[in-house]
Amino acid sequence: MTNPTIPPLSRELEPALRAAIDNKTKPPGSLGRLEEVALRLGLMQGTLAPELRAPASLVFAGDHGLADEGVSPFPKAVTVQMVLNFLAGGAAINVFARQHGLHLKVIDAGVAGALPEHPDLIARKVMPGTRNALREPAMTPAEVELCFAHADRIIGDLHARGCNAVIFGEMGIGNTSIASLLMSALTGTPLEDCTGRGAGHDPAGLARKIDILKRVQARHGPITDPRAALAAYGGCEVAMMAGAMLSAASRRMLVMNDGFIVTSALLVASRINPAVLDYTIFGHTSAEGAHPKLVSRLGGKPLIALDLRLGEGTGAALAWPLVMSAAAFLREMATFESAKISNRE
Ligand SMILES: Cc1cc2ncn([C@H]3O[C@H](COP(=O)(O)O)[C@@H](O)[C@H]3O)c2cc1C
Ligand SMILES: O=C(O)c1cccnc1
Repeated sequence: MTNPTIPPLSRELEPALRAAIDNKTKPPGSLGRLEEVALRLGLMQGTLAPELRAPASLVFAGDHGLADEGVSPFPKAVTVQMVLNFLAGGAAINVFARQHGLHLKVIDAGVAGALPEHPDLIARKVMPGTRNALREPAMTPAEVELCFAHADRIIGDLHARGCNAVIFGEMGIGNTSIASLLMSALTGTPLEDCTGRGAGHDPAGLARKIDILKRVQARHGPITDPRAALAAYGGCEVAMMAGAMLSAASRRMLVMNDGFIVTSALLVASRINPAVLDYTIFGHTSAEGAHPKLVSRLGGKPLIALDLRLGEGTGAALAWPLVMSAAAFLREMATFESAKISNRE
């Protein structure tokens, strides 16, 4: 499985869905953007009564050889330390996942360090951190394909257990740099416009980061193929997310998009099969400068914008209740007829 077929949205249901939304006891259009979300859920699931079942919050974790160049203000060791924090239930995403009834799983896609066995850890380490993209390709094509294969099995297992919605998140020191490189290569946007403060660079740190990324870009030359971009820059967590998005969409599962890094994986996935975007809802835009640009490039409309710049899937998790509300109003609200309310003349 490297290029799954994604079924088209059930467009034949669109008139009936629009009528169902308009017949609810409210002025037409008065639930605003929630109506768009409800329509999309109905088209995705092919039903007038969409349901969100066993939603999973997945945090894909991986390390980056490029982090050794100082592209992040934090040391690489933080990735493994944060994975332990996720497993102990102490990170921001744990709090929001608990609050919203999301089943959180952490995927070791390529963390540079040993991790203990844990019921919430899915151990699929492809390599203990990618190679340093400034010196050599971060991954081999075979390693990229292995990420896709693991992703398909992870999503297949979730689907078999009744899950139809995936909230995407990630952890990996240095991965805003990978997202910037992917965005620049695949959209043709100058690197400066794709690069931000990440986990908190000051202006001098940001300038250094841009300088290093320019050297990485020069080292690899122009790349337009999405898999080639993953092999050049990495990383395992980004490749696994891209594969998981394609696998989820192929099973008509909702892809809940998060911040800059998750969106870079979505960009890769959409270059492999643009239909993945039909199954995507954009949770938020982050304060990483390039994120809103990338979201609008993908035609996305974020549900919320709270100036988060964390990742982990936190923005997607915070937007999640809005998606649940959209499904719930479509399923549960009375119609003008059932509630015996006079409609417009
Ligand atoms: C303690 C801590 C927790 C995090 N949780 C997510 N990130 C976020 O920051 C990292 C990307 O930023 P950069 O490219 O600048 O390293 C990713 O791990 C992302 O998930 C974190 C970062 C830190 C330091
Ligand atoms: O937009 C994000 O997801 C993001 C931004 C900065 C650092 N980590 C994640």
